[in-house]
This record gives sequence, C-alpha cells and structure tokens, in this order.
Amino acid sequence: MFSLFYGLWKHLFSKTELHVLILGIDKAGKTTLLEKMKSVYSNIEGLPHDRIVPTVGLNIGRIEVANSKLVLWDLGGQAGLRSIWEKYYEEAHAVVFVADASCPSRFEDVKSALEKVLRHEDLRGAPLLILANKQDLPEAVSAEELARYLDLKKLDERVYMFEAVSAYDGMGIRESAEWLVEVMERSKRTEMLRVRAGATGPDSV
Ligand SMILES: Nc1nc2c(ncn2[C@@H]2O[C@H](COP(=O)(O)OP(=O)(O)OP(=O)(O)O)[C@@H](O)[C@H]2O)c(=O)[nH]1
Ligand SMILES: [Mg+2]
Repeated sequence: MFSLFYGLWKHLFSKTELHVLILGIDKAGKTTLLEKMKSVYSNIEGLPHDRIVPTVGLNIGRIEVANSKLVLWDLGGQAGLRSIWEKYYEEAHAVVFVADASCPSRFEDVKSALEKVLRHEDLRGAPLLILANKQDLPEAVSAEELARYLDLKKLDERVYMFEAVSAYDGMGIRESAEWLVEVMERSKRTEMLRVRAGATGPDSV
C-alpha cells in the first residue's frame, strides 16, 4: 500500500529528467561544451581543455537548469561513429547540434550530417539548438551567417534556434541552456516521453 502511494506521489511531484543529445561532426567542441556546462551549472570544475580527447563512446553530464534536471549525452562525431547517434534518438527530448563556426571548409559536412539527423523519424518534434561554437576565435562566423551557410529546409514545424557560443569562455552557454529548458518543458514530445516513462518505467503506478 505504502509503495502504491509513494509511487503515485513520485509520479505526480517528481519531474522526470530531460535527455539532451549533443551531436555534431568531430572537433566541433561537443565535449568541451559539456565540460563547460557542468562547470557553469554545478560547482564541479570541468576537465581542462588539454585533457579532452576525441570521443569514442558516450560522455554523460547531469546538470540542473531552472529547476529542471537535464541529462546531457555527448557522442563522438567522427564519420565512422555517427551511425551510433540514432540509437539515442528515441529517448532524446531535444538535440543540441554543435558546429565549429571558425571552420567554413567543413560547413558542407556539418550541413549533411545535420540534415540526416533532421530527417530521422525518431526525432520528430524534438526541439533543436544549433550552436555556432568557437566564438572566441576571430575567424568564427556569427550564428546568422552559419544559418545562411547551412540553409536548412524542413525546419518549418520544428522549434529551433541558432546561438553563438564559446565552449572556452562560456559565451552564450546560459542563454542556450535556459532556452532549451523552456522549449523542452513546453514541447509535445516531452509530454509524450513523460507519459511513456510513466506507463512503462519503474515508477509507474
Ligand atoms: N578556440 C576554441 N576551441 C575550442 C572550443 N571548443 C572546443 N575547442 C577545441 O576544439 C577541439 C575539439 O574539441 P572537442 O570538444 O574534443 O570536440 P568534439 O566535438 O567533442 O569532438 P569528437 O569527440 O571527436 O566528436 C579541441 O582542440 C578543443 O580544445 C571553443 O569554444 N573555442
Ligand atoms: Mg567529444
């Protein structure tokens, strides 16, 4: 009996975690961003830049932003590793797509990788945050310029935003995280994932 009421209480009052998938081609700065977000939103100092190596598996970070609990999933972006991304789509509440804004020679690669992500059925309705990273470098293009370069179609019904950030100095990080939480909390996809977790998860009543 107690467990029944406890389960109901937990279901009604404890918020489920929101899963944020951090994607982008290799060297975009995803892991550096993850470490920066951890240090901005918790007291734990993130890994120093020179200790971050190319990602092969999965890095996970947990942060709390505006009373919402986020789980950040950072995956490797090397071409041979991108086929792993889709295994995480179904459970993701939102996608952060990181691009190295200082490297126009790779924008075509960025565009095709992002278009492939957007076409995937399992990410239907997932809010999208596209980050023009490395703004601390003088050659970095702005968020607006990156948007023009990428010239994305099929964004009509998706909630999305381009933001200029620097995973080094923290520029744009708080604005990005707060926007993400706001749109995730309002999204139909979050509602759907919460119902599904409530119906099938260990806390179901
Ligand atoms: N100047 C500058 N360099 C950055 C920034 N973010 C990342 N870098 C550098 O870019 C390189 C790649 O960073 P990572 O964080 O490993 O990139 P990644 O996207 O995780 O790469 P993969 O794990 O291979 O997919 C490293 O040398 C970082 O120090 C930034 O905001 N500014
Ligand atoms: Mg990485």
